[in-house]
Amino acid sequence: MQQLRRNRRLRTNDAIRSLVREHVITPNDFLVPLFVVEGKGIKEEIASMPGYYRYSLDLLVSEVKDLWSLGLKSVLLFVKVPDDLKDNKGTEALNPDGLMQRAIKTVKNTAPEMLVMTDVALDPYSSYGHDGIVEEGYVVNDDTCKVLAAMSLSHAQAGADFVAPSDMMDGRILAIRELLEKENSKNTGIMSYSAKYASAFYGPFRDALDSAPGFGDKKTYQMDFSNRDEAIKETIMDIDEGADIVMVKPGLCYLDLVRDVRDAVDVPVAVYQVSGEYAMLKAAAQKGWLDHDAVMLEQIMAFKRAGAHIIASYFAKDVVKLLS
Ligand SMILES: NCC(=O)CCC(=O)O
Ligand SMILES: [Mg+2]
Repeated sequence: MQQLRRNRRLRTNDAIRSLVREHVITPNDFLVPLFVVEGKGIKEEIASMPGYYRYSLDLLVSEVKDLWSLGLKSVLLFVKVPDDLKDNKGTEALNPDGLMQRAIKTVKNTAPEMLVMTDVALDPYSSYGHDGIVEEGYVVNDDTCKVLAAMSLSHAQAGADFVAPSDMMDGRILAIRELLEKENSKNTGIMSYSAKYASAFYGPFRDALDSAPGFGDKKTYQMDFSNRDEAIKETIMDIDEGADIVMVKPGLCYLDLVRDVRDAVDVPVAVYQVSGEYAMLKAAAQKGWLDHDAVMLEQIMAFKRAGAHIIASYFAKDVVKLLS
């Protein structure tokens, strides 16, 4: 039989490949995680995340300006809390003049149109390094949700556009949504880490914030990585409780879930390419074993192809610079 269809005709040169390309990466795809510390004049590299830094508020200003000038319009804030301010209940998280609350204002004062999302969980504030209140070695659910709701309100009042609860307590989205509605923060959105797995890929992040669990692990609240259907259940429950955006985390090893969730829901889907994923590529590239930029773009495209609307990534700036 004579061959009538030849797929390679659509790959002949760059122009035709560009014309038929199904997905493109733009600055609008990205949510940029930012790590903030107390102090002045601090821009310190995170040992296990080469090329990624913690900023004191004064230097956060220039980083935010830089992001804005690159067309990166959304940030996700994390704070590194001094040890002497940590306790079991995350009391410091509610301080209206705490580091997170000041960081929100700093970003808004620097780039008023920048979308500010904030991490909501107790681990950076917890003397146990857990995402909730610990009682008899167990992270208790309902009392933790109350603190998470109060913390979310505090972020909203400081000017956050979205809160991003990353703790995986049951019912926290409802607790947060109800309090925000009641306290006149109806337009503050919630991006829920709805399918967050207990993952060893978070290692470098815990170095960045000095937030590793002081005992045990997070398997009683984060999901078991053997499970797939459960991601849909978790995600739909969060949407029913009021989540505006849902998330799958980590990223690359969980692309099946990104596609499952994308097909199952009608809200935007985010994916988080986590610290361990970043560290792996940086390390391999430093060794000369992988082409950093090429692999980076291939990975980011994989998230888009899998169906993510939003990509939280430590590579955001690198990608946008490379494409511009
Ligand atoms: N809530 C944030 C994390 O748990 C970790 C993120 C990372 O490893 O990049
Ligand atoms: Mg849940």
